[in-house]
Formats: sequence, structure tokens, C-alpha cells
Amino acid sequence: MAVFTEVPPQDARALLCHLQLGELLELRGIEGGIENTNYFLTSDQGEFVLTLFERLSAGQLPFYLYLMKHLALGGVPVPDPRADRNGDLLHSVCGKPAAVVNKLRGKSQLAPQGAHCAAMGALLARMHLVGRSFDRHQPNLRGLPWWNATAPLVLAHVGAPQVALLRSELAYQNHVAASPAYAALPRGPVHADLFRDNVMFDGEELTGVFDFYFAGVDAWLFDLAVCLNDWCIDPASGAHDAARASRMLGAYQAVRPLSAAERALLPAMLRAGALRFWISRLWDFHLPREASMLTPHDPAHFERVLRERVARPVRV
Ligand SMILES: Nc1ncnc2c1ncn2[C@@H]1O[C@H](COP(=O)(O)OP(=O)(O)OP(=O)(O)O)[C@@H](O)[C@H]1O
Ligand SMILES: N[C@@H](CCO)C(=O)O
Repeated sequence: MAVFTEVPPQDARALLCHLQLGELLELRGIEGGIENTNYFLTSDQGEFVLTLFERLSAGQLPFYLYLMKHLALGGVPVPDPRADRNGDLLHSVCGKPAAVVNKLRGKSQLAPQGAHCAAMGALLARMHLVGRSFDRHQPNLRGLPWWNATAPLVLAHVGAPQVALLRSELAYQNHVAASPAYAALPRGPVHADLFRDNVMFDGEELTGVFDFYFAGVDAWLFDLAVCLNDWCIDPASGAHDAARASRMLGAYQAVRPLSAAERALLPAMLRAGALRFWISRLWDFHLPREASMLTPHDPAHFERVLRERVARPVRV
């Protein structure tokens, strides 16, 4: 379930009025999702999604919402946050920070084929290019400093082979991050959590990307690596799927060719992407926060992906 806060219809009506979005026709809680309260909100002006942010601070939220607005204005299919008369995108419902965005058409494609991977690659490159002119800055809050701070907390909960891999991979990633090649990577706002379940398709048409709540400024290559690690693998073994990856990379590069530094560091960033989600999943699994709403994902999946990327580096 993903209705942690019940929104009475009169509160939804008041918000629609505040945003000049018409009369409420239907308010329906959304079952998927584990972080926020989400409702489908239908008015006589269209279909929307109302999100109440249960864990993110009001300080972090403007970066995500204004980035979505910027991308939407730039023609990237992402949910477009609706503004009130003052131009504010962040509202308040039942005492929680809240936003209203348009509902995307379609459904997630959890078994993507080459065409889906190509559509994702092309859109990711466009998103990176449109993001260049976004003027707000927030680092990727789940980047290297967070890995360095969080890994020591999970070490006590894992076995010796995992401790060894976490330590050696963190040392490697700190070394990479200090290198001139890493400094040469192009950067900008990235989604940073572009898994299959955060993208909608209607057949082979990609209709939108959502859930920007881990976005931040980071290397574009890191975003691409996170995507490759989720879309272009054998789900059981974590092995890289070269055919689907080549569709994604080809379509990405048709919009924005990778630089020499990016080609050189792709193997390292694939490892970084696997490490990031291994650590966050270990953290969610072993150290659930108080009143946590998370149903933890399986950490062992990203341990397998990381071991695969270390054993068989992927080159372009
Ligand atoms: N703009 C949108 N258009 C259509 N459906 C949406 C939209 N936003 C969210 N949804 C639906 O609501 C579900 C939950 O949203 P989301 O994944 O953002 O949940 P969450 O709790 O915020 O995050 P998490 O994915 O980390 O659990 C999605 O799987 C999707 O089906
Ligand atoms: N995509 C993340 C969850 C946070 O959205 C994971 O699979 O671990």
C-alpha cells in the first residue's frame, strides 16, 4: 500500500481550487510505491497524480520539482508539476509537503526488449542535454560521500566476502573519483534511479520518466551506468546483456556521443552504479529507519551485478 496519509476529498478539492485545476471527479489511492503517499486525482480538466512527501525534507524538494518543470518545458516527457498563482510548485496537504503532476500514460515494461532499451537511451541523452540549462544545484545525495559514510554502518551485518568486496570497491571508487579522467566527465542534473519501474511505455513508445526524488548533479555517465545495470542485464545472474546494451548505448550516442573519458570510465561507472544500490539496499535491509515504510529490495542482486562488472569489464 502507498497511502500513508489519508487525504479527505475536501482537502483535494481545496488543492485543485488553489491550483485552478477544476472540480474534483475522483480521488483514488495508488497501491504501488513505498516512499510517498500517491493518489490519482481526476478533475474536469484532466488526470493528475497527487504526491504527499512522507520522508523528503521541504529543503530538498524544490530541486526535484523545478528540475521536472524544466525538463517538461524542454519537451522531455516527465510529470509536469502544477504551480499555484505565485508560481510555487511545492504545496501543503494534511500538513505534509505535496505536489500535483500530470498522469503519464502507459505502464512500466519490466521485461524490456531492444526497442525499449533504445528508446530509453535516446531519451536519457535528451534529458541530459536539456538539463544543461537548469540553474539550481543539488549534489547527488546518494553519491560517493554517502557511500563512504554508509558502508561502515553495514559492514557489521555482512559476511567476510562481502566486507572484503565493499572495502576494495570503495577504495577503487575513491581512487577513480580522484583521477583526471573522472574530473573530465561531463556533468549535470541526473535522474540517478532510472530503473525500469520508473519509466512508462505504451507498446514501444516511451511515454514518460518519473520518480525524480534521487536526482542530483553528477556525471552523466553515472546515470547511463545505473540504467544499463537495470535494463540490460540477465536478471538472474546480473550478467551484462551486450545486445540490449548496444541498443541503449547506440541510441544514447546518436543524440550525444560519449567523450573519450566517458568511454574509458564506463567499466568503472558500471561498478559505481552497482555499488551505490548494493550499499543502499544493505542499509535499508539491515538498518531500517524508525517508522520505515520500506519493504527492502534484495541486496544480493547488486552484489552479483558488482562481482560480474569487476570480473568482466564492459567496453564500448
Ligand atoms: N506521474 C505519474 N503518472 C502515472 N503514474 C504514476 C505517476 N507517478 C506515480 N505513478 C504510479 O504510482 C506508483 C508509485 O509511484 P512512485 O514509484 O513514485 O512511488 P514512491 O513511493 O514515490 O517511490 P518508490 O518507487 O521509491 O517506491 C508508480 O509505480 C506508478 O504506477
Ligand atoms: N531503485 C532502487 C529503489 C529506490 O527507488 C532500488 O532498486 O534499490
